[in-house]
Amino acid sequence: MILARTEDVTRRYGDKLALDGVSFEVEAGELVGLLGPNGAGKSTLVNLLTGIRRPTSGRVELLGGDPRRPENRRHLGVTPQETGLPASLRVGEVVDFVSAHYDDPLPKGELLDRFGLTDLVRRQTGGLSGGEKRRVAVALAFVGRPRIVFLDEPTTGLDVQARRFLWDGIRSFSAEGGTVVLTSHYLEEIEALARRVVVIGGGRVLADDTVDAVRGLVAVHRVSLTLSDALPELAGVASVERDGDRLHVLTPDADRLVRDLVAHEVPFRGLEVRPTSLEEAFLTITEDRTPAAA
Ligand SMILES: Nc1ncnc2c1ncn2[C@@H]1O[C@H](COP(=O)(O)OP(=O)(O)OP(=O)(O)O)[C@@H](O)[C@H]1O
Repeated sequence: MILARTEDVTRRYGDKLALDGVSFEVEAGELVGLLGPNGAGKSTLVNLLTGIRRPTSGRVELLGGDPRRPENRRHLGVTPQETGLPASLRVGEVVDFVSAHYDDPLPKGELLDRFGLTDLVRRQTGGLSGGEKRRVAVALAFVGRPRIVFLDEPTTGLDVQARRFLWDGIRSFSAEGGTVVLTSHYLEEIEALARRVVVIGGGRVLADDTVDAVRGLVAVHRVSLTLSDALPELAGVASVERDGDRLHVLTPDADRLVRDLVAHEVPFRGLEVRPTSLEEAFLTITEDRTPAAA
């Protein structure tokens, strides 16, 4: 069952084309990571799907209808990129206030426990650290037992322990069948949480697959070697970076490159080959979509 979708959606801000023909679907029970550099269009996509903004063209559907209509938003939870909490209210009071908007809210104790916030219940939100505020803001998205939750960069600014608390809360929601769409700059976060990654760049969907497949899509290896001479022209070199005598070569076929280095009697030392990280895969997809010459 599809809980959210866009069909050939475009969104302009004046001359700026923030989304360019995006078609995207989220099935019930999925945990989807939206990955992309600054300005890629991730927040715009989330804002369209949660009814905060309208598309310039194309169709957006949330829980079977227009996300701007209240009845379609009843089972939606959202934490936007920037949130404000009323400074003089205590954490427990904010949870009570938000809970009052729902027919069957999660019990306060359960919510606080799930997101590691029990110790903060009597603290005024104005006195919380930035990370603590963020955790409260994310937890509030879950108060109304939503069917689908959108979290825009949920763990920005959080330390490792706070991030783990949030991850645990998101995972337990997902394990119970909840649907989550999150954007993140933390590649480890997408890897830790999501099965599916949608890579967005320049307002378009560049890849939509599993984390492994996205990595395999570019399959870039970094071959590092020490060489004072220039590197001869070799096939399958995507890029070369020189740092003094040390060369770092990105290639889709490391085995072939190493064989070619030996066949050309290149006098290298200190050879190192390592697989690409998701970050490198992501940069390769977003910055240069043309495959390296074979
Ligand atoms: N209200 C707005 N007015 C004008 N331009 C906007 C507005 N909102 C977004 N944009 C532009 O649209 C593009 C996409 O922005 P968006 O915030 O969706 O990207 P993003 O992927 O979420 O980036 P980030 O990771 O930095 O949050 C950017 O070029 C941005 O400057």
